[in-house]
Amino acid sequence: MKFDITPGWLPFHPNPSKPHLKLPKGAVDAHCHVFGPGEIFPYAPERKYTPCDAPKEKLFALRDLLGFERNVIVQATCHGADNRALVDALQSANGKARGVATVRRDITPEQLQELHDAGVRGVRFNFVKRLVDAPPKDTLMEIAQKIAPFGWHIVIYFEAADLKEYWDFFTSLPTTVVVDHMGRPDVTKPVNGEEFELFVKLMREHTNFWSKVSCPERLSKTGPKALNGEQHAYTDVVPFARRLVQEFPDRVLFGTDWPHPNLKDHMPDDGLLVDYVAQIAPSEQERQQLLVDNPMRLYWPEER
Ligand SMILES: O=C(O)/C=C(\CC(=O)C(=O)O)C(=O)O
Repeated sequence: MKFDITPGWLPFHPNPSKPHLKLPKGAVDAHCHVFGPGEIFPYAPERKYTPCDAPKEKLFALRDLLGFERNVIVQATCHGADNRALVDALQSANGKARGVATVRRDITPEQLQELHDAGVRGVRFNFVKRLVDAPPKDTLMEIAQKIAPFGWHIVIYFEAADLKEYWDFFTSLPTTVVVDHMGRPDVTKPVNGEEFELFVKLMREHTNFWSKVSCPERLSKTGPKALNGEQHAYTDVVPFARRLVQEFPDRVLFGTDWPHPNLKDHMPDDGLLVDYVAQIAPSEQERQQLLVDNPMRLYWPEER
């Protein structure tokens, strides 16, 4: 099937640079996606955007260029609860990828087992209104109860302004919970202001919560952008990520977010995005935890 890409869509960077930062051995890109190809794995009818195809081969080539050894591939809303592109990528990765799926409440234990065998280790609940009409909480709780026996975790994606509203629901989830992109703070507000303090409180009081310190390119307002060799990109986001890395060194993850869906004003050079990690995790010890020890504990515990 042919799909018309959303007007104004920015395709992923055509030739990212090799990072200056040498990643630790065994580094995991813990947040990235595969899209399509739409002709083989059609986009979901209920999607709110149609991306350009971003197939597994491109993702694996990028992994090797950037110096990662493994990927965690996260189901994005443009594929809805059809996890075929994700599963296909996992099955092609020689054990070097794990996945986070989207499932519906009627999923059976047998279907969950199939996803598990393919490498899925979590489900994603998305609450970002421009991306999805979030299912009711009782539906999500039913899914949470179904996946818990598999030892999976739940990835949640929401905007900072909505954390108060969802607090009770989030904190009642029965598994490890991983928050995408630091709960999307408004980085024009102070890092120790009311909004981000609430997120830090969530992490501090609920030790089953983890955070991805990813997506500066999405959160940044003043940059500079990860383009043209910039070694100090997205300095306005650094204090937020740095704070989480310092306060919760064993519960943070980083991912490239390739192929960066729905960016509006620029497409980062992924090599420079990797170099950004040196700003938020300046020591080797911090990078070892962020890029290797933490994701391995969550996604490949049998190898530790
Ligand atoms: O890639 C991301 O993590 C963020 C996205 C897309 C997404 O999550 C989805 O479609 O499910 C966004 O903010 O548009």
